[in-house]
Amino acid sequence: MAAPVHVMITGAAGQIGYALAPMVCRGAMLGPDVPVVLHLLDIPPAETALKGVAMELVDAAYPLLKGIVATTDVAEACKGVDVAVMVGGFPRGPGMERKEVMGKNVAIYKGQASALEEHANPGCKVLVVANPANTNALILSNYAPKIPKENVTCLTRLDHNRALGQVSEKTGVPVSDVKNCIIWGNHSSTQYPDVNHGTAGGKPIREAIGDDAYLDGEFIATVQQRGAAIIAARKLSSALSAASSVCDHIRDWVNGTPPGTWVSMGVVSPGGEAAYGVEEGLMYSFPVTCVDGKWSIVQGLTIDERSRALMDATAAELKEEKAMAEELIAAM
Ligand SMILES: NC(=O)C1=CN([C@@H]2O[C@H](COP(=O)(O)OP(=O)(O)OC[C@H]3O[C@@H](n4cnc5c(N)ncnc54)[C@H](O)[C@@H]3O)[C@@H](O)[C@H]2O)C=CC1
Ligand SMILES: O=C([O-])CC(=O)C(=O)O
Repeated sequence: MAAPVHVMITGAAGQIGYALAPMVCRGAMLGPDVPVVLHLLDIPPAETALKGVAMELVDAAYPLLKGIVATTDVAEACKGVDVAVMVGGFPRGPGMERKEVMGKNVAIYKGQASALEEHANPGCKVLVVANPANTNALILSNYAPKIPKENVTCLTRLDHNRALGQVSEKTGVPVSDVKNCIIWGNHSSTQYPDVNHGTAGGKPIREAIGDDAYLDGEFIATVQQRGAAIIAARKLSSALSAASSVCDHIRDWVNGTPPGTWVSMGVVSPGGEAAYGVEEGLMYSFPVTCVDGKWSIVQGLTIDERSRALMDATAAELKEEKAMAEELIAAM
């Protein structure tokens, strides 16, 4: 058996942490034969709950789990980490926009950036989940300049999977045969879920559904508002689906996307034509394929005028969030 991969989960005593840790130990993130050591970080008020999670992981006797570091010390948690899943932070409640938790969470990500830079393994892959996910990832990347920009990403795979799920429900095609939807932009209500290049059961999605008014209206709103709908229904934000999408994101990034398939990832925009005109340096969700642990933006997609306007609107919100985060940090 290969050497274990060290996977850090921050906010490990929280809802997503509790759903995610067992998935990682079952091989859903890195593969059924890859041993793991879990690094679980939370804050001192959650220390007892964190210990409880670690106890349960021991009790589950996972064959792939080769060790657990459960700690409230960020430097200790980051030591020797290969994959860092940054879930720690404050979730939004009913009626809030994700950027409303920005003040608290941006400060956390600035602080944890240096710990990661100093203690994680070179080549560590970072996935930011906590909201506002894109902006937290951007701040982390800016304050950890030694970590290559392309190694810091944020989660929009949940939105991507939600889009696939909605198309599957509407068409009756199993979700495994729905492909290549795209989430452009921010993990927020301005994201643009785009079906123009996707297929369901081998047919273009627009043809399979045959209802452009639905696809241009209700479909987009449903995917954009799905997080809020789950909060309204559960009184808690998505956890099972978030954890599962985290595993999908890391698995495809590390092991490669299946042939003919792309996925959505929040990545730093390289700017220019290769980034569909999205300003360089924004943490923006694009369609990507992954090979040998590296992502590349899918090239050559035709963007119609409607899509362009929606892509620009979500980029504008990201610019606004970036400015807001910088202001908050300057005032710290
Ligand atoms: N990008 C995405 O698709 C999604 C993002 N989220 C976001 O993920 C985050 C976590 O959600 P839940 O697990 O439901 O929240 P939760 O409140 O159940 O858990 C968060 C955990 O983070 C811990 N924490 C707070 N500050 C910390 C710090 N400085 N270092 C380490 N841990 C810290 C808390 O003690 C808590 O245990 C939220 O920001 C939520 O909005 C949730 C669902 C989907
Ligand atoms: O909506 C929220 O606050 C949690 C989240 O990011 C999601 O479920 O997409």
